Amino acid sequence: MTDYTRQTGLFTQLDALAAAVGATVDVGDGGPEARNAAVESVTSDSRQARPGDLFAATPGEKVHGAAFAVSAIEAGANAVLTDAQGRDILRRDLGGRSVPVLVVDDPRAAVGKAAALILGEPAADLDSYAVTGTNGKTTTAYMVESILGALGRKPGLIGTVEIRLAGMSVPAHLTTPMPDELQSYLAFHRRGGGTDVVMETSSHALVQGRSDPVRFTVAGFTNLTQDHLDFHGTMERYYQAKASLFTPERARNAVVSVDGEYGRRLLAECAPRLEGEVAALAVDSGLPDLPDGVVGWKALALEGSSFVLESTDGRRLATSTSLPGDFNVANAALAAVMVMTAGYSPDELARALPAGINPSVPGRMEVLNARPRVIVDFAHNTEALVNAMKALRPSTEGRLVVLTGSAGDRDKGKRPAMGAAVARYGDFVYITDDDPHDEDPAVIRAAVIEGTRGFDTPVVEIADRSQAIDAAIAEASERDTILLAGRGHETIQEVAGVPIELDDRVEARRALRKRARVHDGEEKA
Ligand SMILES: CC(=O)N[C@H]1[C@@H](OP(=O)(O)OP(=O)(O)OC[C@H]2O[C@@H](n3ccc(=O)[nH]c3=O)[C@H](O)[C@@H]2O)O[C@H](CO)[C@@H](O)[C@@H]1O[C@H](C)C(=O)N[C@@H](C)C(=O)N[C@H](CCC(=O)O)C(=O)O
Ligand SMILES: Nc1ncnc2c1ncn2[C@@H]1O[C@H](COP(=O)(O)OP(=O)(O)OP(=O)(O)O)[C@@H](O)[C@H]1O
Repeated sequence: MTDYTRQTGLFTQLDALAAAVGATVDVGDGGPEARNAAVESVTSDSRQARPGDLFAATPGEKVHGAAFAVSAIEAGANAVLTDAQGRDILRRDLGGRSVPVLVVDDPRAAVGKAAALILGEPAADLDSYAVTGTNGKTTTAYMVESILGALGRKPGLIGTVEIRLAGMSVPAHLTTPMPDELQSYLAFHRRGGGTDVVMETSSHALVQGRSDPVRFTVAGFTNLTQDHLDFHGTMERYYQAKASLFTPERARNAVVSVDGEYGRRLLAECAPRLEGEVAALAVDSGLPDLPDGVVGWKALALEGSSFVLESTDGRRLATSTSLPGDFNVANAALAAVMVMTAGYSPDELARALPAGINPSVPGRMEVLNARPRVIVDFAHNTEALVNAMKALRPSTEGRLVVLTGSAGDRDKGKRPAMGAAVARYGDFVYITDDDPHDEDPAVIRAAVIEGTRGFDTPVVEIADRSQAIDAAIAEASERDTILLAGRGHETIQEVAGVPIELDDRVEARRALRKRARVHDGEEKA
């Protein structure tokens, strides 16, 4: 089987590699010949180490990767990249054995650089698109990929749901892979004839420099609302993480959605510092005063999900998307402007997309049944929930039934706000479990339910998600819409460290079959 995560490059001399990543080489008790050691790939996970590897020992949240260096070396790694603390751990653990150690201040930042050098800078041969923001990354990335495919390119996709490159697709573990894996994916894609890569860059990844040293052809910003404060601490730090994509080292060109405050701030801050084209995109709002040289794009929504994009420099594109919701017009507009900012003309896009921008995005407003309408969506923060419910309200004949929970060990502050949102915009609410991780799920549900107080909307608590889906579908009328929110494409629920198979789409289909049997039975009786 091809190992996508472990592509190998040419052997690279350690001395040259150290110079390129700004490391000093410590050979311990080894002689000068130790500097001639060579490496052909990089891994930051000792469990994946192989002969010829450079093991990147980075400090983690719980443990320093250097604690695993000995097992990486036993598996064949012949050099280690780490910081001074890691070097000390390694020298202690290694006893008399001598292994060359490349020492840098920030080994996390050096991992991607080292892997890119060894693999021959794969990103340099690809056009690369990065999407960041709180909501809409996955959907927009699929849309960019589908536009590029329609234009005859061979794009790859790296994101929350899957990694799809040069003819293969594997489920993703992280939204943005670790740097050694990312460089390997890029090398694999280039070897397979790929021309472009579209990826989601999470705020965690940006803080950790996972995509470095890729300098994206176009970086796109969707929006910023509260999420991930467990990791970032404050909204300001969360914003700064996102904004760091829009710097000359990380992006040549940029498209910034300016419907929100953070987008307008980002536009003002990044316009003077980026070398290429910077575009501002307004969908729900007017364009702000544009900094010098910035191209403004306005999306004008037409009937259904058709829209027209017009730029301040005279470009115009009329297109559409079949994905429901105003926010998907915003995502499609961003995707189209990103591709045009890379150099494609509106005419090329119009010819390539006769039916509009219609990728199928797993677990994103995915319609499973028509009557009652059952929709699975990944909305797991307040903003996304509100948008999903607003998108479904106009086409809902009966009640809008919403089922949600909130994940454990993540931003706890958002739970009551999520509860208030579903009680305000829904007609009937089921509160159930999401991924509790190591938290007590009853405490999480209570925090969400707390937010629903003060509204007249009926709220039913059913801990077991599969039973809650069953109840929502069994009790709905044909005219109702049932929004199963929060887990989207996910197939594993983590409860106290135990992974349990749970896919909302599978549960909903099972509940729909059961409902059909009951209805058949009633008709025959
Ligand atoms: C906060 C964060 O980014 N954590 C990631 C990070 O963990 P860490 O730095 O604490 O690593 P650690 O577990 O302490 O281990 C330290 C080092 O030892 C190595 N190690 C560890 C064990 C071993 O046996 N051998 C070994 O070599 C590890 O590979 C690592 O390099 O490195 C680990 C190894 O690659 C990741 O699994 C882990 O992601 C965890 C699972 C995670 O949940 N990350 C989330 C928060 C995340 O990154 N999410 C964003 C998207 C968020 C969103 O938009 O929804 C993402 O991009 O996916
Ligand atoms: N532009 C948008 N604005 C607000 N909400 C959106 C937008 N696009 C999608 N959503 C909502 O957010 C949910 C997640 O969408 P998507 O997966 O595209 O975003 P994401 O940024 O990749 O999310 P995550 O970071 O959690 O993986 C969707 O299911 C939908 O409810």
